[in-house]
Amino acid sequence: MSNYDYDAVVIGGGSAGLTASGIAANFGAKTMMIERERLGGDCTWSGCVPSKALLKAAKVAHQIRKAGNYGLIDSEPDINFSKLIKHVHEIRDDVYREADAPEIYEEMGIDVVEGMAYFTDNHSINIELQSGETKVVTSKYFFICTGGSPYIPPISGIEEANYLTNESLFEIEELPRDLIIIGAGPIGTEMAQAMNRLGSKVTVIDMADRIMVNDDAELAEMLHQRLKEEGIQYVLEAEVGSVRQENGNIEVRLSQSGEERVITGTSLLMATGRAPNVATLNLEAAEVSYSRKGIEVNDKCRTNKSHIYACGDVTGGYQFTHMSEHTAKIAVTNALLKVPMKVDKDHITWCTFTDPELGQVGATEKQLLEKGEEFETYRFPYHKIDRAVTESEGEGMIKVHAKKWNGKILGVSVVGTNAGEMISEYAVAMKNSITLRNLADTIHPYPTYGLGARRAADQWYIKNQSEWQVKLIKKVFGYRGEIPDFSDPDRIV
Ligand SMILES: Cc1cc2nc3c(=O)[nH]c(=O)nc-3n(C[C@H](O)[C@H](O)[C@H](O)COP(=O)(O)OP(=O)(O)OC[C@H]3O[C@@H](n4cnc5c(N)ncnc54)[C@H](O)[C@@H]3O)c2cc1C
Ligand SMILES: NC(=O)c1ccc[n+]([C@@H]2O[C@H](COP(=O)([O-])OP(=O)(O)OC[C@H]3O[C@@H](n4cnc5c(N)ncnc54)[C@H](O)[C@@H]3O)[C@@H](O)[C@H]2O)c1
Repeated sequence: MSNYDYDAVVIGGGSAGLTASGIAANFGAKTMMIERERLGGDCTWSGCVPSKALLKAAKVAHQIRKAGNYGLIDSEPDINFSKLIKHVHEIRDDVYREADAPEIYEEMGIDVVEGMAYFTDNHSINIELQSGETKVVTSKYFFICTGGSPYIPPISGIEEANYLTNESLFEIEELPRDLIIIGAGPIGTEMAQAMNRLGSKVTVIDMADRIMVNDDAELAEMLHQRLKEEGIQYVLEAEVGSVRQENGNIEVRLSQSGEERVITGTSLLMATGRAPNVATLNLEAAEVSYSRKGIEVNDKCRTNKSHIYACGDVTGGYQFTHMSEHTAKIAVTNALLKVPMKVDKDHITWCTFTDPELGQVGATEKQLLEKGEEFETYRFPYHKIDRAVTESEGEGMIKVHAKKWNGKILGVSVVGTNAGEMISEYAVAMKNSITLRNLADTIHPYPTYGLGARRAADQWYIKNQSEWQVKLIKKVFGYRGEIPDFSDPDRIV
């Protein structure tokens, strides 16, 4: 029997903390979860949920404007922004009630505490309760799930400017007229499209030479072109020098290809990455190692202290809700069951929920080339997927990287409608060693976007077919047809 108050104490009640607590309690561990604000964390309150609700409204507005694409009449949507924000808040509340509310976790036997936790030694924490009191708690294991906050680069004048981040964007009542976004990563790109479609004039600035730098360059460029066509202005390879706010206007001074430029707007959204929430934890008292990027963990999510684990955004790395859940499962299973599970680095997935969506599973083409891996790329365009054609969503591309000889899938990138769902099929396939041959032989319902995955897999068969094989078949069976033209390596059948 342990002398500690708890078997497992989870600090932070976002995606990682909720998962870690639920699994720990399910394993029979006496568990406490501590949250300083509201259970649900970034995902529910200032991340995935509000951003996806806003993107959906923006997509509907766009479709109304472009109704002619579907045989209807184009018209201008009537947008009441403060009503829309209220709707976004209602959706957040729904998600909170259904998945995050304390009662759900208390029913599982978890002690849920509202307060700010920090270490006093490596088995003890203090919790500053809302009442002002301090509670002392000891535990055999700790799971640090404190997430991250917006990272604001040290740009001259930024601290005096009234800029927005993901923490304030979903609380504004009025649509920004001219929105400047610094950062063309997932947050900057999703929010640029949402706000532009809702009526803001949007300019996106990034120091990189392209948008969505972690995604496939060709597919990210397809998305970039689409966003430009929709009216979003991009200023790339820009070195931001200073920000100044005056009389309700924001000025961003930057240099681009040696030329000084000033971009003006009415609001500024900073989407320049994330910083780990470590400052309040007093990690020194627990002697837990961390860096600027986050708490250092091994592939079992263990810190340098064998009984202290960290999961989710606080560890840096892949900052997605599903990765927070995955790493929480790895941490708790290792700690409480001693089952040596590792983070599944070969099958990381993500999707940016722009229209079209941009998704990834496993290795990108660039990563495979850097590794010197031998592979073939099998492509299939959306305009050959009948479902996409019937829905006027024919812009898109599937790129599957696989071994030529056995069809083993190494990575998949998709840009197009429902890319996130397509990626999920590939994730199951890759995780379970399902090859392109298996996918091509699997009956997919017609007409679905998923059928595009089968047709992309068909390309593996086709690319493995050669002239001599057809000649042999013709000879053996006495067939009289023509030999297909194999001269074009990119032919799609
Ligand atoms: C705009 C936006 C859109 C996003 N969209 C997506 C998406 O579509 N899909 C996707 O997969 N991911 C998305 N993400 C990323 C996703 O939201 C995060 O990866 C995920 O929420 C991280 O979960 P977490 O539990 O690690 O951290 P968090 O959700 O940040 O939770 C950490 C919790 O710990 C609490 N805490 C911190 N310090 C203490 C302390 N000392 N004591 C007690 N409590 C403490 C915090 O209050 C917080 O509630 C998005 C992020 C943003 C910003
Ligand atoms: N759909 C999704 O899954 C989704 C959506 C939104 C956010 N997220 C998560 O949230 C995390 C944070 O997103 P993000 O977009 O803020 O971060 P990011 O790190 O992915 O992108 C930040 C961008 O800002 C640019 N930048 C940084 N400093 C700059 C400067 N001083 N001047 C000009 N440009 C600068 C970078 O070049 C980069 O392109 C992501 O890593 C992602 O994991 C996920």
